Amino acid sequence: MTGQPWLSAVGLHKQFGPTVAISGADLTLRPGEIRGVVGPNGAGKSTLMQILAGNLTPEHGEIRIDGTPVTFRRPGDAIAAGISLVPQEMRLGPNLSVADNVVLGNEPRRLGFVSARRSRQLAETALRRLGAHLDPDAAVTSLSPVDRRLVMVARALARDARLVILDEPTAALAPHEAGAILTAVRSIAATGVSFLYVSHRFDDIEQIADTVTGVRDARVVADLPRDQIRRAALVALVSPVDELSHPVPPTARAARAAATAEPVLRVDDLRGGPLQGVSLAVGPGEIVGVAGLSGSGADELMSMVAGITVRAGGTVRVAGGALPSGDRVRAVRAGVAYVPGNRTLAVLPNHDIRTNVSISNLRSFSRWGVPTGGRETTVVRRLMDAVRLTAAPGQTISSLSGGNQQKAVFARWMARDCTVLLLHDPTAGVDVRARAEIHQRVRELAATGLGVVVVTTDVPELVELSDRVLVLDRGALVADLPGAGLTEQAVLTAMVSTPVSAR
Ligand SMILES: Nc1ncnc2c1ncn2[C@@H]1O[C@H](COP(=O)(O)OP(=O)(O)OP(=O)(O)O)[C@@H](O)[C@H]1O
Repeated sequence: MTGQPWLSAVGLHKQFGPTVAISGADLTLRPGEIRGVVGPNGAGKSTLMQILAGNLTPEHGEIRIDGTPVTFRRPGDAIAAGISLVPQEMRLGPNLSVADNVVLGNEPRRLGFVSARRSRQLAETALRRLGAHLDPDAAVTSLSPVDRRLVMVARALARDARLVILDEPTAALAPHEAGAILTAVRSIAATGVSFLYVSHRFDDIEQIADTVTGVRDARVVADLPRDQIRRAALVALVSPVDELSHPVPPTARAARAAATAEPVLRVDDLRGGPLQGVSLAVGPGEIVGVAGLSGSGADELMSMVAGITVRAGGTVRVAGGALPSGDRVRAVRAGVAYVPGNRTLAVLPNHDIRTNVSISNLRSFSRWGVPTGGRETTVVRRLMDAVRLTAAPGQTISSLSGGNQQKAVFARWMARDCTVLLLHDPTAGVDVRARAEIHQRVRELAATGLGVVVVTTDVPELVELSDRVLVLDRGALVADLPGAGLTEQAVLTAMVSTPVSAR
C-alpha cells in the first residue's frame, strides 16, 4: 500500500423511511490498500458498500475519486469509475463457461458482435492475475465453491477495477479454501488494486487487512491502522465490553452423556449423489458436527435426512420410525427441522418477521384454524429476543440486514417442537455476539433431548459446538472425532489428509 488516498467518501447518509442505515460515514482508500470492514449485524456495512458501488444513492455526502466529486446513479457509473462489488451470494450464469462468466455484462465486441476470442483473452488475463488455474472453457457448474468465488473476483478485474468490494467472500468456505481467496486478494492488491473486505470472520481480517473500518449503529466508529488490528479490538467493535458481561457457558459435554440412550436419528448405509453408504447415529441431547468440503456429501446428507432429496439407498429413522425417501412433509411430521445454509431458500421475502418466524408452527397459534395474532406476536417477540434480533415483528423481512434475516430463520425453528434439528451453516454472516447466543440456544435445545446435526465449513464453530465431529470425504465417512480433545487442527487434518485406505 503506497501513496495518497485516491478515493474518499465524506459524510455519506442513507435512510430507508425512518430507519437511518448509515450516517456521516467517512472512508478513504490508498492504492493497494486492503481495508477490512467489520461491525454487528444491521450496523450499516452493506448500505455503505452499496452506495460506493452505485446500487444506492445517498441523501447526503460525497464520493471523490482522485480529488474530483463523482455521482453514481447506477452500478454502471461506479463500474466505469473503477469500482466493482462482488456480492456474498453467487451470481453466475449456470449454463455459461468460466470465460463467459468472467466477461458477463462486459463482453468485448467487434463490429457490434461479441468477440469470443477477445472474451477468452480477457478472462484468461483476469484469471492469471488471480493465480487461478481454471480452464476458461469449463462449465462453471463443474467448479468448487472457492473457484466460483474466484470467477466472480475475476469478473471485477476484467472490468479494470481499481477498487473491489468483497462482501463476506469466505462465508461458506473452510479455512484452507479461504486461504486461496486471501492469497489472490493479497497478490492483486500488490499491483495497486484496493479492496474493501467486509467480513464477520476475524481470522481473515487479522490476516489480510492493512486498515479496518468499524461500523456500528449506522456510524463509522473506528479507523484502525495495521498495528491496532487485534482480536480484542475487533470483538470490541462488534460487542462493547459491557455487553459481554454475560459470558455464555458451554454446557459441559460430559453432562450430556446421552450417547448411551436410544438414538433419535439413525442413518444406515445412506446412498445417493456422492454418498457411498454412510451410517451414523445421533443420541438425544447430542450435537454432532459434520465437516466436509464441497463434494464431500455433507450437503446431500442433510437434504436426504430432511426429505428434500430422494435417496438411492439406505434407511433414515427418527425416534425409531422409518422415514420414506424424499418426503419432506413426513420428515417434518416426524420432527425433522432443517435450517438451510442458503438463506434465500428459507426466507419468505414479502412477509413480515412475525410470519417468517411463526410459519413452522402456525397451528399452535390458531384457534379453529384462525390465527390468534396476540399470542403469536408474544411468542415471536420472545424468540426474537432469544436470538438478539432487534426489530418490530411487523417489519418486512427483506428490510433486515443479511445477518438479521439469518437470526429470524433460526428463531423459526426454535418455535417448533422437533426431534432432530439439522443446521447448515447456522451462523454464516452472523456477528460474534449473536453467534455466541445462537450457540447457546442450540445447546439449550439439545439439553431438552433433541438430536442436533450441524454441517458447516466453519471449523472453529464445529469445535465450539459439537460433542463429536464426523468428517466426510467424497461421500464416505473418514473420521469420527470424539469431543474430548477435539481441536480445530484435528478436524482440519482429517478434512484434508484422508488416509488412502479410507478412500
Ligand atoms: N431496503 C431496506 N429497507 C429498509 N431498511 C433497510 C433496507 N436495507 C437495509 N435496511 C436497514 O438498514 C440497516 C443497515 O443494514 P445493512 O444491511 O447495511 O447492515 P449490515 O451491517 O450490512 O448487516 P449484516 O452484517 O447483517 O449484513 C438495518 O437496520 C437494516 O434493517
